[in-house]
Amino acid sequence: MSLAFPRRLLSSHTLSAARFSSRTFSTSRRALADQVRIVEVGPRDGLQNENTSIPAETKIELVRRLAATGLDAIEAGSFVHPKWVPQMAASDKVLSSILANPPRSQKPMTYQWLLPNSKGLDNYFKTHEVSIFMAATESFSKKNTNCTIKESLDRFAPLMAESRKAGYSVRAYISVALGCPFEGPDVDPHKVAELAASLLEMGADEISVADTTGMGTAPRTQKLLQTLKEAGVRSEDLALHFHDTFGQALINTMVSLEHGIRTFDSAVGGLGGCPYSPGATGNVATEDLVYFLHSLGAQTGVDLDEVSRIGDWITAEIGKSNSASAGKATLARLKREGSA
Ligand SMILES: CC(C)(COP(=O)([O-])OP(=O)([O-])OC[C@H]1O[C@@H](n2cnc3c(N)ncnc32)[C@H](O)[C@@H]1OP(=O)([O-])[O-])[C@@H](O)C(=O)NCCC(=O)NCCSC(=O)C[C@@](C)(O)CC(=O)[O-]
Repeated sequence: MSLAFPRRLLSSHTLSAARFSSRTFSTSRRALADQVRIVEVGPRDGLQNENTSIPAETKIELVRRLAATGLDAIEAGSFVHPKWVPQMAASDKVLSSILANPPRSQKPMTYQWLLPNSKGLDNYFKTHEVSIFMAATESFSKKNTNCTIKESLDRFAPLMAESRKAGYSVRAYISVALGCPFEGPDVDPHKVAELAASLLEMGADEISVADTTGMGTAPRTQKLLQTLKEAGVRSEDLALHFHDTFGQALINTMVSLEHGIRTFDSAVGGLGGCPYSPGATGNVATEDLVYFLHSLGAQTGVDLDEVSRIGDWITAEIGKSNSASAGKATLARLKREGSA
């Protein structure tokens, strides 16, 4: 596919949204009639960093509402040590509720669960997807999972084998791929590519390349994706996971679309942050991502009005401000129309 995203801008460190021309936009719109898949990570990545305890019922209700919006993949919780991430301690309740009473959805749903090792694997049943996670830097790996990168790969080998034997798909995150809170923005793209290739070789079905800190810029996203391609990692094996800490998530999404990426992670209301990435703010908001993708002519199947209502509801419920610009604008429209 060829989006007319000017390459000379991508190689420039002065790239700014203001330099998109209307010609670029209209050509993009013509070119991008594809289906783009959104993985909603709000119930896990979005909530894991909240200090106040969120009742399991609220998490369950969030998953149920999201499932009815046209999404087909929701990361619903994680099975990690509660001492490390207390907010995810009720993930077993969320899982039980989904299994006992599957949420109403427009499409067959995949629920994803984050696992750091084989310990939580017993919690699974088919139709669910296992997400493993590792880091592109040693410092983040130590802080997040108390092991080196090599130890992390060693841990995942049996987990991956077991998951595959049991018939679960495996998604693998590579965190801090575009900047590390401890080592800075210059994370080696070759390291990310090497890890992606190893994880795919081990049997991962999809690699979610995560800009945990939101430090990613368009030129560095471009370089990373080019490096992954040169290492033989196909765009269809990748998802991109942007945090919007520096407001670059959508421009980095554009760069990724140009590279043929068709799966993106986001969190309703722009919820999020990582407990081991000080200062990192939310994931790119699902509402903003959906609005952006639809504006390019892409199809997501996601109902923008519905996710905007959910973003408003969940942020109020947990006492946070709603950081989804498109969500707030959509709600204002819905209020004017009397259907908010
Ligand atoms: C990996 C460990 C467990 C190692 O933690 P450890 O302390 O090195 O583990 P251990 O193997 O020495 O075991 C210590 C205790 O933990 C227990 N244990 C062992 N495994 C589990 C488990 N799965 N669930 C529950 N408990 C577990 C184990 O049974 C034992 O219990 P004890 O005998 O002391 O009672 C710990 O570091 C941990 O839980 N880390 C999770 C950190 C986390 O969840 N971080 C946030 C994820 S977000 C992220 O990474 C980024 C991402 C994915 O969102 C994308 C992005 O970058 O944006």
